[in-house]
Amino acid sequence: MPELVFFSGTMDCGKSTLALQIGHNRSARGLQGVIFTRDDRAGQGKLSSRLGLVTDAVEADEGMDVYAHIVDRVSRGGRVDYVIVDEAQFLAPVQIDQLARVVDDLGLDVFAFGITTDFRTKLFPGSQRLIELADRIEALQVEALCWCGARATHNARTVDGEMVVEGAQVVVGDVNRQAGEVGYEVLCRRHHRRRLTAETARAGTLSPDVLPVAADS
Ligand SMILES: Nc1ncnc2c1ncn2[C@@H]1O[C@H](COP(=O)(O)OP(=O)(O)O)[C@@H](O)[C@H]1O
Ligand SMILES: Cc1cn([C@H]2C[C@H](O)[C@@H](COP(=O)(O)O)O2)c(=O)[nH]c1=O
Repeated sequence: MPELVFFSGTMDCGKSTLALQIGHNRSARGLQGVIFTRDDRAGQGKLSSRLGLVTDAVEADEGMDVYAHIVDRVSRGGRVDYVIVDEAQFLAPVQIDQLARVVDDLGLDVFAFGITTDFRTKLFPGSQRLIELADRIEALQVEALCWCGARATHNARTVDGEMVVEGAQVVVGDVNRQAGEVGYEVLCRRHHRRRLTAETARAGTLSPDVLPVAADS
């Protein structure tokens, strides 16, 4: 049975890498897929992984009917055996409904990859719809780690290493950003709740407040 599968995890846990691997293994066996993405860091119409691999993709712009795109391709004589969607959190809920229709009406597997929650721990609308509609939700096996060593479960947005909690839901960016740039850091829930990033934890341990006080001072 064809399925709508949602592979989810924090930023930097290997989602795009897995998307590329699934596509590679299928194309190695002669299958042809459509790869959609939205706002990849590498630019429009790209699916990129931090391991350095990148492939061309169809940019699923706002308002694009992804079901109609596939029907159109097939009706022009193109072959489509499966569908991959990266950065699926950025798709509109209606586009996720269209992906479910691709599975049910066209009989194609759809593999969607994305983060579930934003820097404020709120679901992205596209991810919420995927959780509501997916046949299966898969957590990635390679877990990203918080600076404390615990499994990272949440995405923090940072400026100069400090966690920020105000701003637009969508700001395309990466982990390990330069000073002054908006960046991201994955954290365990405990440290996300306390807004304790690697930088602020490091500064805390160096702070005079926590240095041992001499007995005679
Ligand atoms: N130099 C490296 N050597 C080995 N693995 C790496 C290297 N750089 C990145 N990675 C792996 O790539 C993962 C990020 O992959 P990516 O597909 O870009 O993540 P996502 O799409 O989930 O944000 C990291 O968690 C790490 O496991
Ligand atoms: C938490 C969060 C992330 N984003 C952006 C930042 C990146 O461009 C993507 C996630 O990409 P990845 O391949 O999973 O690393 O999402 C955002 O716009 N808003 C957020 O709150």
